[in-house]
Amino acid sequence: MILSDPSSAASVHRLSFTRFSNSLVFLRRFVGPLHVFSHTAALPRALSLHAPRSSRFITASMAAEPSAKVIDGKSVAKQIREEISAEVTKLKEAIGVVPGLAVILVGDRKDSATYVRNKKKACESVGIKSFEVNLPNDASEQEVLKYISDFNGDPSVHGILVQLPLPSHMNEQNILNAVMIEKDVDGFHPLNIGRLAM
Ligand SMILES: Nc1nc2c(c(=O)[nH]1)N[C@@H](CN(C=O)c1ccc(C(=O)N[C@@H](CCC(=O)O)C(=O)O)cc1)CN2
Repeated sequence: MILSDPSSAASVHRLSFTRFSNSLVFLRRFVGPLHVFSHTAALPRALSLHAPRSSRFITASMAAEPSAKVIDGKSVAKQIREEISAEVTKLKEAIGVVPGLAVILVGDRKDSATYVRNKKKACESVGIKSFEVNLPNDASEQEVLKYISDFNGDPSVHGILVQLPLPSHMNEQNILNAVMIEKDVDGFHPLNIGRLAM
């Protein structure tokens, strides 16, 4: 995601959109404690004695860890929310830009509506502006593409998210390809998927 100061072409600030979108996903996904287990006790002896240097390193570092660690997801989510909130405030103060996320929802699936509502709430809680478009199930692909094109050209929109699944008469790939790669918060554009794989 690139955020630029409209009053100064020279000052361009970058906010990692991957971090931004991952953080929103994080906020959604951390609904309870997550248990992470390491398996130090189960490691074969050969691994630490005869394995290559990299494997021995893993064995040594795991040995120093407790055998189980409980991650408090709610507290991690709170911390991420606070960090994003602070970044948003800094951005506003430094260049007067408020990050904006546009969400397009097609159809009336209850689960999708809930996810979109939660995304909006997550944005509000950290000071990100959200724009929402709700289209009926029988909307055309062209209509969706038109909204994407408008959001692509709207400087107050820095991220675009098309809630999936789309109705079966739409070509999902065409629609995901239409989102500008710089505004593709989900990272579903083939170029962004490729970047992630590199
Ligand atoms: N544009 C997008 N559409 C969809 C996405 C997406 O990431 N971007 N993902 C899903 C729907 N979704 C969010 O929109 C979503 C689905 C599931 C979860 C999740 O946290 N699942 C947990 C279980 C949580 C629970 O049981 O309450 C899990 O997998 O462990 C988060 C987000 C499809 N559409």
